[in-house]
Amino acid sequence: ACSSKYVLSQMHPMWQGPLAVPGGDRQSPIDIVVRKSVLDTELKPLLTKYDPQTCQQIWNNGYSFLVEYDDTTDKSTLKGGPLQDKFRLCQFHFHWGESNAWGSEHTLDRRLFPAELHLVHWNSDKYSLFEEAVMEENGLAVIGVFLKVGKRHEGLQKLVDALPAIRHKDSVVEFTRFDPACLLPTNTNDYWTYHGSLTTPPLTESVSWIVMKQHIEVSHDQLAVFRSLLFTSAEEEVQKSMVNNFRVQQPLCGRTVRSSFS
Ligand SMILES: NS(=O)(=O)c1ccc(C(=O)NCc2ccc(F)cc2F)cc1
Repeated sequence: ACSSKYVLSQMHPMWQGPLAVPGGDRQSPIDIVVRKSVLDTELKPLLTKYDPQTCQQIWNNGYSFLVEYDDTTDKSTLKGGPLQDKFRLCQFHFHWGESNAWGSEHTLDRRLFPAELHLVHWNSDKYSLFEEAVMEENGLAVIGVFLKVGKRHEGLQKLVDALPAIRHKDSVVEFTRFDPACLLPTNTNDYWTYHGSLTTPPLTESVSWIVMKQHIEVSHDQLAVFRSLLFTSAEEEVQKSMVNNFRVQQPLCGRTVRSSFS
């Protein structure tokens, strides 16, 4: 699929049919084959500086639910890691399955996790808007964090409690003073990084992926509330549960996945 000019993304309930993506030799998500990742001693620790005051709203976009941040200033940023520039946090969202057996987009040696968190940042040293950065090779940086089912995540509960208010597609509610750092694992020094793409349309190949080695734990009940969301809007007759909102894995096409640890 790497050689062909177009990569057909899979027929997915979310997108109702194949979608040709120009180029397509650095698509995401991928399986990370741990023993094939290459230690890069130049990789630095991640430096996140998130201001909870920049948190604005939470909404259901019909694919996932997003918590959006004010990205008109450099108040919430990501630096370091594999990155040369400063990146502004614009939103975070999740991908999950209909059961705890699957749901993550990336996998570690084919191991599936029940869900995956994506913290989305854009390069504010080089661009002035997300919409601009999303089209550029070095435009975005997304931190991926695996979720496992276990003890209740206290920090996540405020978000879980807001979900019933955004059950339907296109519903939005005010959501403030949420610190996304509470969703990061305690160890943010150990990660894998590779060049990839957005995992939903427009699938642009503009993402420096940073996938954390350490997962976070959430409770079974917290994850069940994710599954109570709907793909469909309030007007539609048939209500469809928002589950399995992940993309199938894409060919590595000779890319190297680097690790910050050995
Ligand atoms: N799952 S992921 O982390 O890879 C991902 C992150 C962000 C987006 C996104 O912002 N899409 C909407 C969107 C909005 C405007 C625009 F110009 C481009 C664009 F993709 C899609 C997927």
